[in-house]
Amino acid sequence: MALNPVLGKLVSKRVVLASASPRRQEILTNVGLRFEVVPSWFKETLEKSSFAAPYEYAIETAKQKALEVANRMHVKHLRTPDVVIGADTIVTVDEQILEKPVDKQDAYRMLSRLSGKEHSVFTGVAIIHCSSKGNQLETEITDFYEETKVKFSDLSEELLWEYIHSGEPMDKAGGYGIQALGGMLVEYVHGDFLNVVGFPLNHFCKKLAELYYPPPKHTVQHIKHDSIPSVDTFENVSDGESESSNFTEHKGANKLDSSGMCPSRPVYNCENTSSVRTGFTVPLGNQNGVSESAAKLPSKILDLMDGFKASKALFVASKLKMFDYLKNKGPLKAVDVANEVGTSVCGTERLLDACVALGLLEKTSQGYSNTDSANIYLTSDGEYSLHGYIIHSNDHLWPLFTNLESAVREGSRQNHRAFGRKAEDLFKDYYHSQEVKQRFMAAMHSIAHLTARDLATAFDLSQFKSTCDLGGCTGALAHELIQIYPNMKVTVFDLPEVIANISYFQPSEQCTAPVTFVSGDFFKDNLPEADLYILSRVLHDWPDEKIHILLSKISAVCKPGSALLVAEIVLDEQKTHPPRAVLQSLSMTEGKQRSGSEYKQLLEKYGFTNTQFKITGTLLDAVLCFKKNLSP
Ligand SMILES: Cc1cn([C@@H]2O[C@H](COP(=O)(O)OP(=O)(O)OP(=O)(O)O)[C@@H](O)[C@H]2O)c(=O)[nH]c1=O
Repeated sequence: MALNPVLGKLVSKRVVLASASPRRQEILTNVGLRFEVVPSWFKETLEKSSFAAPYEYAIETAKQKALEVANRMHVKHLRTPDVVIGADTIVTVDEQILEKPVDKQDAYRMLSRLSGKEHSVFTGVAIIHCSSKGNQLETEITDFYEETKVKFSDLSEELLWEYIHSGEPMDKAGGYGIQALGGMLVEYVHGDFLNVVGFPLNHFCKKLAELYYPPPKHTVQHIKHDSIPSVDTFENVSDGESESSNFTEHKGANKLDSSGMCPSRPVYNCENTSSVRTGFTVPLGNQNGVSESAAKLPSKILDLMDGFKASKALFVASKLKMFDYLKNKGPLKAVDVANEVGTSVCGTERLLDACVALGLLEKTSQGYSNTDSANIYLTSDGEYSLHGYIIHSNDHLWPLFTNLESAVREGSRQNHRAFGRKAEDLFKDYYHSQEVKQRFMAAMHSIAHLTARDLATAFDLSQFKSTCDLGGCTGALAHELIQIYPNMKVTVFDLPEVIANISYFQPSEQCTAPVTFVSGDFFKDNLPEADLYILSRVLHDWPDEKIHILLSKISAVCKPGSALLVAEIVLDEQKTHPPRAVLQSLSMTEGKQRSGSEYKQLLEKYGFTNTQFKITGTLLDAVLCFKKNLSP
């Protein structure tokens, strides 16, 4: 596969994405790139009128974002990243540059401008190779941009406001997200779709191919541009390819001043540079002196072979709360961490180094410190802490998966082997042990909090005045719904043991109407009245008989026109993707993962029609269906 050699060049490098955009992170993660995320602090305030063309503005902003991060990391950690990637997406219409709306009125202004017209989306990208000479940061900058044309249908006022109230426009250039609800506004797209979403992946890979596989000069044939058929793939990375017409590049060593800004703006060359097409083969050995055969290693298989070691290193560092100590007291030397945690110095040092290798920590002469991602996701009080789920994975899933071979041989859950007790007995622990209960709740809360926004905005739910989240646990999704739909009344219905323990998980600032918590058993008790019921991560856990009881009850209380929102990972029709869901099945619970058509069929059986899917590609997908009107 030709992609591997291109991205494989980055495997051994410390790559940093200087962007807070979750879309960019996802696009790059999806192709297997390993990187750290360090959002840029560069304020997008360059004077637009000083740029001859909008793409120059996007490129310059992308570059300043990346340079700011490169400089900050260099100064702060005395450990310089190898490659920093920055990007900036803008929308242009009627010679105006639109960035992210500042408020709903601004979003309205932007979207009404785009209504019924074609506009351009430009993403400027900067790839900065960094090195440290003495104490100075040296950079080599490659930048380019991509343009995609998008046409919107005529948007009615009502549609426009409905869309704005969905909350989707606010963090997106031009006030829309083509990958989600905003896709409904679009009549056509000419060009790279991912460029609109925030990152021109195809052009990026071509650029890497150019950088890492430059054609040897003696084999390059210079051919006049208009005689070359356009090359749309980077299949043969050894091919020097035609420059795309919108490529501008500025390469050269730049020294940064203390503000992290480049002393002078580059000269942009907007003309097509000479295009080359060659027939040479990949030379052995490259600039880094690494043999080309390394690129041919089955890196995916090697990663899988080592995957369990990486998981366990993460689990143990989390269990020992190393990320918490480092957040509060870092940078710390291994000996200090060992003293804090009560572990051996040599073992601690090895674990900390492993975490650095995995990109979870940073190591400088002052000691170890958390990456930004570790602060957000791995500390127990991080904004989107996954600590609870990691501990659950270590304490509960790991022992189960250790017995996978027996599970496959016997086709059954392995609780007796893993924990010395049957699943039913373990479930009883849940009622009796405060620790087990809280660990499980923390795990559920981690995932619910992380996915809440995507779920709450997967569909426009503003038509529903009252919502009941069945098995909604700590109320993480409920709180997000109230934020996005301030007029919605939200009730969480869960077992009394759960409701008794929710206080720890409530947000500190309650700026909107409170969520109502009602205790009960959704298999036995009456369900609260609502226009919208939610079942998030419930159905995959239960056997068909239990699902029958639950869906029959929901169907009975749902009035025609009311709806049910199911949040699960939806399998493809072959039931082999996404891997996360397929792997989850291996824990052999009595429930199962389902494909889209299986969910549709199941829901129809209980009177729910008009089923709509939102495949988010993230942790949870959303399925919305409506209770059928009674026949006249
Ligand atoms: C048109 C469009 C844009 N976006 C998002 O708009 C943000 C642009 O803003 P930015 O300033 O380039 O990036 P940012 O989000 O502020 O992040 P950062 O790189 O840290 O400045 C990026 O998120 C993009 O995905 C979508 O998700 N979908 C779309 O259809």
